[in-house]
Amino acid sequence: MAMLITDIGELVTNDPQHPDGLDAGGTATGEDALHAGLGVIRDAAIVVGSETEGEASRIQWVGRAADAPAADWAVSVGGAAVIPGFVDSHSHLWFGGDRSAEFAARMAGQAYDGGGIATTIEATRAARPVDLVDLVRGRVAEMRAQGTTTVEIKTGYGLDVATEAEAARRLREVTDEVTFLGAHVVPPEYRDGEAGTREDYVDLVCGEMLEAVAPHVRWVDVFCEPNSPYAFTGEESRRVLEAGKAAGLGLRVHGNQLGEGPGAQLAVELGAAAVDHCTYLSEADVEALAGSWADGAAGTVAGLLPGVEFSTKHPYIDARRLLDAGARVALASDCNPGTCYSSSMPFMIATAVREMGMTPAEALQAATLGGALSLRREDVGAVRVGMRADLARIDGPSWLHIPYRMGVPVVRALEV
Ligand SMILES: N=CN[C@@H](CCC(=O)O)C(=O)O
Ligand SMILES: [Zn+2]
Repeated sequence: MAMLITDIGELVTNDPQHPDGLDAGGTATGEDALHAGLGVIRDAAIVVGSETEGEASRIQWVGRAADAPAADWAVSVGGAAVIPGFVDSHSHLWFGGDRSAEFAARMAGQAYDGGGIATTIEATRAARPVDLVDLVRGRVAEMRAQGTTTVEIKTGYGLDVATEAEAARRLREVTDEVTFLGAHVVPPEYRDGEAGTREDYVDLVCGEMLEAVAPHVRWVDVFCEPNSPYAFTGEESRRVLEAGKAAGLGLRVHGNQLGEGPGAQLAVELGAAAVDHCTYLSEADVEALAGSWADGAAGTVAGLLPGVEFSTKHPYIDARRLLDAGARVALASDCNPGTCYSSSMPFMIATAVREMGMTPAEALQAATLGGALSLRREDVGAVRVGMRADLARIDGPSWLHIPYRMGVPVVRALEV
């Protein structure tokens, strides 16, 4: 069965085969600079449908409404703008407890060093898995209500074999993009020596814990941050990533969050799909990230997380520096109870435009196609025939209303 979605005032396709800003007659409107690279079609329509009952809906046709083929049903969006749904490539939704007081302390000047993660580990270990599933589903629904249609979710607040495996198994029921983050921090019992040394913990992560989670996860991640006593050194991170790679997992890295460090270059060296945070990058880091895409290679995306900078009072990243060097960037929420308890991709876009030197078009693309690139997905992040019909609708005539109407809930996933 096929459905026609029509009366789309402005459709962002992220598909370079559509010259930007075509009007209903197929003439370019000359707004290329504003919409650069977004493949905008005006007065557009999309046909979506699935061959088999229960399968994800796919895009069957994209073009100007006047040329649309017949379909079984038609729905009008009344002139609204439509975009590919946001692809949020970094989140930590599996957690219990509350750290709002820690946020308030930071706003009063306290520094973030990762120590508060222990509070969430305790609360998560104490929670019933069934309650955590409800919390995760609620958070995913909150994301969807703001236009996010694909989300990566990490484990990382259990940090013992049983709770990490439980988290991985349950998260797999919620998303295809589950990441094992056993190397989030060294848990308290391995810091005070009660259960062993930090080396023993790295052994556990690379051995029994990895084996228990591997059937349920696509990615392995590590908080590579020598500037925090709780996180992992470059050498410890390398061990975790190499073990994950040997188990068949794709690699992701938390790196360069609190200061310069080895994370970004390690990610590039090991062929990670993404290094996220990138708040403090040296020239050599920027060069390595840009160079990872040379000669058509599948490189390492720099995942930028402006909500973290907001919530930890670190400086905003100069995304222009990365883009001008030829690096590929994604914008993600990093929704988590410590450094950014916001699931709002529109907030990330507005902040990137205001504070990080990105044009609105670059920010929108980083939140859609950039996220897809970070997750190495070719079926989301754009509106093209054969891709998933993951769309979001703007309550307004243009996608520009996302940063223009900052803080106003103008975007939501389009139910098709
Ligand atoms: N930096 C490491 N992990 C999370 C924060 C976790 C927390 O503070 O609970 C992040 O991406 O910022
Ligand atoms: Zn994170």
